[in-house]
Amino acid sequence: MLYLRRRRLRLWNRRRSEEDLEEEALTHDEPERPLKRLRLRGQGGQVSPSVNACNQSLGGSSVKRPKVEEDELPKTSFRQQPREIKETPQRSIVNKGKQPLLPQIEPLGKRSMSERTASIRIKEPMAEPMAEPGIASLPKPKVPDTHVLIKPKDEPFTDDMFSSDVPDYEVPIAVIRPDPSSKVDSSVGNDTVEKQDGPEIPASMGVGNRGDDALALTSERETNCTLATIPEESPPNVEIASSPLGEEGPDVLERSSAQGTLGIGDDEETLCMPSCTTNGSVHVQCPSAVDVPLSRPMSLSSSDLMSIHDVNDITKGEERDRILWVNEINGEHLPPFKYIPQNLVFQNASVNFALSRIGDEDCCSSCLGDCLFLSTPCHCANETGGQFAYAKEGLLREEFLEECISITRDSQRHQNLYCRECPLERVRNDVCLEPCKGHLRRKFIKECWSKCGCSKNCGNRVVQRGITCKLQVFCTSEGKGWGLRTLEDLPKGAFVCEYAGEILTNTELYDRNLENSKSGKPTYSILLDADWGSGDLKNEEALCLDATFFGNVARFINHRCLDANLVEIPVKVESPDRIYYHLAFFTTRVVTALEELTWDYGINFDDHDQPVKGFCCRCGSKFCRNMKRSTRSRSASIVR
Ligand SMILES: C[S@@+](CC[C@H](N)C(=O)[O-])C[C@H]1O[C@@H](n2cnc3c(N)ncnc32)[C@H](O)[C@@H]1O
Repeated sequence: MLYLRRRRLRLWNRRRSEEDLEEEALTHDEPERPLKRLRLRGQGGQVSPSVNACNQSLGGSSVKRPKVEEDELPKTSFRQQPREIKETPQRSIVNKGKQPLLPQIEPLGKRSMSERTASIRIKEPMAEPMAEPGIASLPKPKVPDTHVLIKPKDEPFTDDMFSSDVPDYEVPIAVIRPDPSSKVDSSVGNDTVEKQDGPEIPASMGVGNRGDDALALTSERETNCTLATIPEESPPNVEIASSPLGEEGPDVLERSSAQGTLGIGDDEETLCMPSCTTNGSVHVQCPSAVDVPLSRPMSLSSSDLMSIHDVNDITKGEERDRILWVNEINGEHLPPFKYIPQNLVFQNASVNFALSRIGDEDCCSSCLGDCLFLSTPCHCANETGGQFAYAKEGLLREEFLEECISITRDSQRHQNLYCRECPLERVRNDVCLEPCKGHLRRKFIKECWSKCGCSKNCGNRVVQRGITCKLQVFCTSEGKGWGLRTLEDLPKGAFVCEYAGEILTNTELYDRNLENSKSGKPTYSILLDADWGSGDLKNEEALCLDATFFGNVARFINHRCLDANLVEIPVKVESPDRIYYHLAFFTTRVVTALEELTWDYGINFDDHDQPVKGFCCRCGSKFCRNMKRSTRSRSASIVR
């Protein structure tokens, strides 16, 4: 009995140890290897502890899992992968993440002026290989640990992940080319932190309307990413810069996001924040999306705020006051151009600024202080019939202003100058010249300048002091594209800005426009033809300004037929002749805050014989020439 019992016990023990061994073999060997392998292969560049989850969630749609990997993996490993993911508790993923994913932001304050022309781009940890020099970021804000977003960098990345067993064409997720068949997936898993019920991002917003770089970057991301919403405490984007009224600060941040304010002055840079959710999908957050619930202002120092504002300043610090841009209409960003506060010579234009060219009769070397206080106006007033164009406080004299307005609005009654060989015709056809259509004889202003004895604060120096009123570039609601408006009430006769751009010869502009005319883009060029008919001009003396690539805020001023609130006046500053001059804009009446600023381009909408296509006028004026089709020819007109 005892023997039998012992034998049974021995047999039972043997069976047990055999089973134990089997069990041990199963638990130790089986699942480990395939999962490790997956991590290496399917890294996609950044998957953190949730790497497996990332693979899973993306696997079906867009993740670029190399085929070779699937073939190599034992079948069991693939079967077990989902089980492993399901069993991974969310909390453990969060804890493993160590730090929430956040943009790293550095202040711009210490950058030089030229560096500041670069915009803020939130540094995306995953996108670091794409970082460009000169691109600054904001300081890294604190975010509570409760965030489920995971900073992908915390996954132990090692060089070998990107080498040996990963083929060369395998790149981090941030630079994987989009898979056309992939779909943005925002509904994966229940444990995700993403907001599922937010409004959809219209096609006109976000991705589709950014600068090319940003677009490329974002589409690349979307290959493997879904859109997510930044949790409450996440940092705001640069929309904090201002409200449409140009207000500033955290209050504005709250309001602007609550109102769904779209792009505000973040240049063509797009701020997208990639992240991993608990289900492992990698997300990109784009700031123009209306589903960003920015409820708490980030605490930034005043210098940080200043830096952010600088980014939104289209002048990049070139003007005394910043000029911000806003878009309350759609998600489009301001098209890129280089801001210049003063004209620049492009190539062949003959512009001679030599002081020696300014004779005694062109300046007031013996003046002191403010010329406007002289009992007898100095030489500089000769240009305007012995009276200064400016009254006190820098406003135009009423009489002079009215004359200028009249010349512009009632050009038929005013003298036209006719060239013997009009540069406009000459450039089109050397042999068979059409007669000159005429150029309006305009009133010039002559400002005191460097050779004058008066002070820099002389009242006869207005345009040369630059912009002094608060302006804003905005997206018009009438379909005119971008426009310029004032943020403060302006009195009648106030100087607003001059039209700055590249100084080109008429020939250079003609060639440029021939190329650009096919693009259907807005036109930004004007003729400096106020004196073209008074003598024979050489080719290099027939000058134009083109603000297409280099320009100032005036390039955003839209056209209005006849009753525009700005009038353009030629102003001589450095040069005594009328070949080169500044074209300055003054208000024709009181303009109230938020009114769009407009000027009459002098377009003849019936003249189709022009190098650059005209546009369908949406000025809304009851005098609109485009609607009435009345013919009108005027000089100093914007080149069409
Ligand atoms: C000097 S730009 C003005 C700024 C321009 N809106 C923009 O978005 O950059 C001139 C161009 O603006 C547009 N534009 C200006 N005034 C307009 C108007 N009254 N109606 C329609 N389009 C206008 C035309 O495309 C024109 O070629």
